[in-house]
Amino acid sequence: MTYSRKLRITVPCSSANVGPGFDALGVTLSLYLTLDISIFERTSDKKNYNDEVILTYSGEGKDGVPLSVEKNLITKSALYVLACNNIPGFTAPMNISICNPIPMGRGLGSSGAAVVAGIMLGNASGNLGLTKERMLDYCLMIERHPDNVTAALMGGFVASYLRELNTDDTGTPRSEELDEKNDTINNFSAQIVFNLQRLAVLIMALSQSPPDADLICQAMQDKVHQPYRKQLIPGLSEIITNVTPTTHPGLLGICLSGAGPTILALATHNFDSISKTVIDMFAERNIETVVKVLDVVDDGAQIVETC
Ligand SMILES: Nc1ncnc2c1ncn2[C@@H]1O[C@H](COP(=O)(O)OP(=O)(O)OP(=O)(O)O)[C@@H](O)[C@H]1O
Ligand SMILES: N[C@@H](CCO)C(=O)O
Repeated sequence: MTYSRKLRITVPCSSANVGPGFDALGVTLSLYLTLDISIFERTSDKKNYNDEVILTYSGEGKDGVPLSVEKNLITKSALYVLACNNIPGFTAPMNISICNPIPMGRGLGSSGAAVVAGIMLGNASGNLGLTKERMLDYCLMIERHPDNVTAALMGGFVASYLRELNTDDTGTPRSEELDEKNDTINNFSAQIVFNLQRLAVLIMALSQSPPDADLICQAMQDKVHQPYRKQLIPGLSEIITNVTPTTHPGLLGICLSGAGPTILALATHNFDSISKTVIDMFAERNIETVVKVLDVVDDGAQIVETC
């Protein structure tokens, strides 16, 4: 078979929430899912070439990730965007070599990166000509948390929200039920307000240069999801309370990365000292840690023709 096109798709990992921005804020980080795609000439006029799309996979999750095109999250996402555009499957035979260094289920957005890679694959192989903004719509219809996919596709620190899919309010409590649940709602409202205020400040503070570490650290506090997840990460509260820009110059703030158990420490310098303190605090609780020092990157996913 002869190649008609060769493509490379790279998609960065990401850290969602960044403290108070539950399901709203994400940051793009420099660890990349890579797809090397060789597209071959069509040999016949088949309805689709799904049975001639060969996946190979290396890296994180290699023993568990399905390699059939209908089951693998990357190719399933590609088939979804093709179907939405009236194309009933892959339009040519291809080899897709996937290299994934992003740990799975660890809060670094592996599934978001896979979805973004799949939508870009569908867009490129089906010649759909979608903009990144339109590709994001498709990603969001697959991964309903917008934070990871938006960061992975767009790059940088990104804020995002989901539009309502419809205005059907079935299931919304009636006003008398609201009264019965008043206490819960008031408590929850206080937590929401706490987060909203910090989120607004955080977005502003992250755009300042040089960064105000104390302001960022304060603004990264959360009451909406971390308190409910701290049992899963022994030592998290102590680390957030005790490892601060005052104790560790260069540190901007610490929070859970996504749903955890990874924790994100934003810092401008002093990486070794910050990570050593955190490693030691986890070691006191008999928890082994893996440290990754990653850059915040401005560019999101890219696709290039390689021949
Ligand atoms: N490169 C990939 N190829 C195929 N499937 C993948 C790939 N990366 C992730 N997945 C799928 O996504 C699942 C992990 O998604 P999950 O939401 O649990 O974790 P995460 O995305 O790594 O974490 P978080 O969303 O908290 O940052 C894997 O079990 C696998 O099914
Ligand atoms: N915002 C999401 C990210 C993980 O998908 C969460 O915290 O669960």
